[in-house]
Amino acid sequence: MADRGILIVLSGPSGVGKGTVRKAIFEDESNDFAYSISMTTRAKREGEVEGKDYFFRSKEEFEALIESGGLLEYAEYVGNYYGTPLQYVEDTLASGRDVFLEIEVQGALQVREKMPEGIYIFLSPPDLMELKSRIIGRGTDDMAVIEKRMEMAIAEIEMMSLYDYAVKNDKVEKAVSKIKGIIKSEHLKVSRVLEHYKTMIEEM
Ligand SMILES: Nc1ncnc2c1ncn2[C@@H]1O[C@H](COP(=O)(O)OP(=O)(O)OP(=O)(O)O)[C@@H](O)[C@H]1O
Ligand SMILES: Nc1nc2c(ncn2[C@@H]2O[C@H](COP(=O)(O)O)[C@@H](O)[C@H]2O)c(=O)[nH]1
Repeated sequence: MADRGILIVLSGPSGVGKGTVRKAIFEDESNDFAYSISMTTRAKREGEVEGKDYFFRSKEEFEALIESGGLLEYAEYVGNYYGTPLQYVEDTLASGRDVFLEIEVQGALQVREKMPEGIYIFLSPPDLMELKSRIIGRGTDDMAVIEKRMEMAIAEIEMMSLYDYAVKNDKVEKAVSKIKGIIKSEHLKVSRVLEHYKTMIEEM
């Protein structure tokens, strides 16, 4: 049997750059981890592709999946549902491949309860003014929503202690290289390497 893969969860406040950093990580094809495509009820944006960016579903379909236990976690975020399909994560980890989730904070904390052996990385802003200017610069929110996101960001930063690692996203390339380093060193942790031998011994 293959060793189980490691679950990697990248999370942090809105606008900190989670999506930007995740895309940069996956541009490097030498990474062998799998990206878990989320499900959402939000409308598809221009250029987004079903099954690549998200699985776009109706509210009814999403709620049916919640009921049937088909999601590892889910959250309501700015009026829409977002969630992680459970089966893909389970199957991929069981096949020995690492799985990468990029999700907001409520969802990350749900996953931590269910899979504490994962790696939980909090992407943090250089400072709060820079976070605000990134959200403003993105041009997707009005001022009331921006203020709400900043309030949430402060509450989320206070939850950072529930994560294993904090990576400051000052420069994208620096954040990407720190995250890759974390994943590499997690693979070398004695507790994880021991699991490998325990499995082997059990199979003897
Ligand atoms: N290191 C960085 N330096 C400067 N700008 C950045 C950096 N990282 C991301 N940005 C910019 O900040 C804005 C927000 O980034 P992004 O959409 O990736 O954040 P997010 O955390 O995924 O947000 P949300 O959770 O709301 O989807 C974008 O305009 C992006 O180009
Ligand atoms: N809890 C979850 N959050 C998720 C998931 N997939 C994405 N997200 C987060 O939602 C927001 C908004 O995303 P956007 O694509 O509409 O900009 C962002 O913070 C994502 O990280 C998920 O499966 N579960």
